[in-house]
Amino acid sequence: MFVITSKEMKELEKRTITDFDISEEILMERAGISVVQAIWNEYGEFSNKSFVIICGSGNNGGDGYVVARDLLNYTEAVRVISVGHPTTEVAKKNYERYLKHGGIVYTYSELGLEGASKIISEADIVVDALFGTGLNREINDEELTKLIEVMNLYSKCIVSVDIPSGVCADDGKIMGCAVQADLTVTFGLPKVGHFLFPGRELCGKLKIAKIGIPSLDMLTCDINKELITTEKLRLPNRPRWSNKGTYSQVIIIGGSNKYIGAPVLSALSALRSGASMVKVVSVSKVCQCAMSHDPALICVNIGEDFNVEKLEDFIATVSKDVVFVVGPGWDTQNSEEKLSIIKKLLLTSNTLIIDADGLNVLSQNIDLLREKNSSKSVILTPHPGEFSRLTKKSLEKVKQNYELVHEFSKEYGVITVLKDATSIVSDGKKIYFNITGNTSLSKAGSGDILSGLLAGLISQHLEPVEAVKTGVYVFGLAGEMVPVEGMNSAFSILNYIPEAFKRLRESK
Ligand SMILES: NC(=O)C1=CN([C@@H]2O[C@H](COP(=O)(O)OP(=O)(O)OC[C@H]3O[C@@H](n4cnc5c(N)ncnc54)[C@H](O)[C@@H]3O)[C@@H](O)[C@H]2O)[C@@H](O)CC1
Ligand SMILES: [K+]
Repeated sequence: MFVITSKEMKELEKRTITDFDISEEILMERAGISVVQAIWNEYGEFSNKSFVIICGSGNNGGDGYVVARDLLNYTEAVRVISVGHPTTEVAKKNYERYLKHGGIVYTYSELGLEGASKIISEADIVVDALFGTGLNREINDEELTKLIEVMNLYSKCIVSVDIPSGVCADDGKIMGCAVQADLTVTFGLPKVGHFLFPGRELCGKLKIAKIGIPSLDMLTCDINKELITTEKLRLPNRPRWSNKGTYSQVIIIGGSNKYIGAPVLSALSALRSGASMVKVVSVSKVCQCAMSHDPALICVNIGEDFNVEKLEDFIATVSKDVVFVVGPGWDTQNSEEKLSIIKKLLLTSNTLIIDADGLNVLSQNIDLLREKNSSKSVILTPHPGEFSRLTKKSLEKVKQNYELVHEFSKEYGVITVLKDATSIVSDGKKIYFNITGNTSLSKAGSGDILSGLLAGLISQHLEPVEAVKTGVYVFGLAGEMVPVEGMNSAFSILNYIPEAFKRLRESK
């Protein structure tokens, strides 16, 4: 599903009006009616319910007046609190139509905070039509801030029109203060702010209503952002006649005497996502740990301690179709030598996933990425801390920064997975958001599982970007399957990976 910014929404609206002769009024009418329908579907019939609609002065408020007028068809218990007189033609028209239908409007300036609080606390459902995608600056007006506080404190239930007021549609950030909705009904396509935190949390349940905007193909609009949903995800093809040689090997280079388990988690995860042969190349202790967990793993022991020559010798023997993961549990000691290993791996034609300490080592010389063959696929899987080191930008600047993920991927010719509660993937062309998963994945070791999972999918010949999309989605699903959220070790997520793949297959 495509995801858009407020500017893109305006463009779609403009083209709908000019190229398809669908007026702004029709769009607003359909937007308002779709909110009423969504409320009905979610909370049941209206005869015994009371409503208050908080309308701002723009078109979000205009939608609110349509909602109010339509609700009058079902119940008399409808009130509007207007925060500023409507300023656009179409909002004015709907304000007047609502009055003509006998609608009651209180102005916030006359009511004051106390009066507004009373009306809000008495209503069963508060409809938030203060600001939508037109919010273009911080809310710093004291009276407005207080009103939003009162809505959050005293409402029994809040339904936001388009987006919770105060949330920036382009990045999910709070512009001063914001409404916490129970339900948000947005129009046409979801906005980025619906999927990035805190906006994602403030939306409550999200519904996307069609309001008559033609498809992107018809509008000839190129949108480069998508939400990862099941329909388009690819799964590996495993023909009945296949044998272990049909698929590529996965080789995990990582682990150290300090971090023994991480590469083992990666390796076990690769097996569970379908890899046929998984090798762990590491120090003795890591090999022992790997063997004790699964004798089907193949271990290449490079000795008691990190040994760059042995590792180089091994890499020189590897065939072309192997998938490498480098970094889980590697530690950053001997970083110069480790950087030389990454360089060697970059110069091979093999697909390469760089994770964890592989990323920390790489951040010392990110320009190494430019030396790789342009047709070679390299996948980086940083969490925000690692991405901050890679980009030399502060944590605050890189977190959820989908544009940066896009630019970085384009500049270095890599696929980047910025892991977070909403993960962001880019291949330098498109940007994908993944919203599966929960706090069961916020655990040491879970990143290692993801890198192994991605390698397992690539070993079954999925295109790297497809493998990454499927991988992050399935990984999230596996996290959601933990019986009690958060009360698990990353190790236990391994058990849910096959079941998560099954669920994905069945949902398609
Ligand atoms: N784009 C579309 O295709 C459609 C848009 N519709 C509605 O139109 C909305 C967008 O309408 P608008 O562009 O008029 O914008 P909004 O109604 O979201 O807000 C704009 C108004 O708020 C003021 N404002 C912005 N930031 C403020 C701040 N921090 N403090 C105080 N005032 C502030 C602006 O000066 C302006 O008066 C959408 O969210 C949606 O609800 C719908 O009618 C359906 C179609
Ligand atoms: K709103």
